[in-house]
Amino acid sequence: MTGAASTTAVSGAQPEYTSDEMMSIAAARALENGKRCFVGIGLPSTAANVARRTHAPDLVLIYESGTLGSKPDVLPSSIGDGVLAETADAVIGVPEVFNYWLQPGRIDVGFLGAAQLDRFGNINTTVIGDDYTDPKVRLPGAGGAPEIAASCREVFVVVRQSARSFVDKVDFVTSVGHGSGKGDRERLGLPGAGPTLVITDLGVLRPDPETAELVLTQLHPGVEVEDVRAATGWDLQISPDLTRTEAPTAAELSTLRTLKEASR
Ligand SMILES: CC(=O)SCCNC(=O)CCNC(=O)[C@H](O)C(C)(C)COP(=O)(O)OP(=O)(O)OC[C@H]1O[C@@H](n2cnc3c(N)ncnc32)[C@H](O)[C@@H]1OP(=O)(O)O
Ligand SMILES: O=C(O)/C=C/CC(=O)O
Repeated sequence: MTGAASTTAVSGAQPEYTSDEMMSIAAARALENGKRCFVGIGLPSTAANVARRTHAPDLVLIYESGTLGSKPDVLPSSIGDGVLAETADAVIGVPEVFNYWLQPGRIDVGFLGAAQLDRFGNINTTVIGDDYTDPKVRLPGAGGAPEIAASCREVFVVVRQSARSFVDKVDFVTSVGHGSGKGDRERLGLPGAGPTLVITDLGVLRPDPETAELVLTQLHPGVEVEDVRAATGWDLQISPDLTRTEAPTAAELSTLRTLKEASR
């Protein structure tokens, strides 16, 4: 799949799907039933809602606006979307989300998006460019993501992979991943394990246990190692145990497409 793009159609014996759909479904599969997931808006929210409607009906979706156990039938347009409160088991105050649930380690997985990501899983969602006051692109900002990245027991990141997004050095560290390498989180006093999984439209990366540097561990169907290297701004390490992602099933695709259609 040379030059893979988010709209690339992938075909074979299974139904046709795009690389964006593969990414959302691979991200959904990573979420275990029964876990508590702090859901970021955008790609993470899509994946979390697919997970809840497929293999993980008891996945507890927590959004920053204070909704615990939301079961939206459409993809929420923001953390303030009424559907999150209307379908929640409980609605609590934002300080309670952060001070009671997040910071003491009561949330299993924080699920975040990114505009830029580096080899240690540090995330930029603030600015592109060297000058904060005069950036090339001003991004949505931090929101609660730095706290989520600090304190969830682990963090999953879902992001489209390209030389623009997978950079050697992020222009701004919005949310700390593994800092400058193994041991940095402990040094900084960050309680959670940090990014343990990065899911992209090309494959899946995990931190090396010795160095915390992201290593390619899984390739999506039709993607080759060289495609992933070309979409990475550092010398990407490849796992010796590289595996292939299973293509989306018809049921997974139908769930994803139905949700997206309902959210238009
Ligand atoms: C709990 C919480 O959710 S806290 C909220 C904190 N905020 C986040 O977590 C946001 C995370 N998501 C991001 O950062 C995403 O990259 C977003 C929102 C900036 C953009 O994502 P998408 O809407 O999927 O759009 P897309 O990736 O196509 O980018 C849209 C535009 O953003 C800009 N942009 C995004 N990433 C980059 C980048 N790495 N470099 C330069 N420009 C960029 C570009 O202008 C781009 O338009 P273009 O492709 O025509 O150049
Ligand atoms: O402010 C935040 O932390 C998150 C904002 C995302 C949203 O508005 O949906």
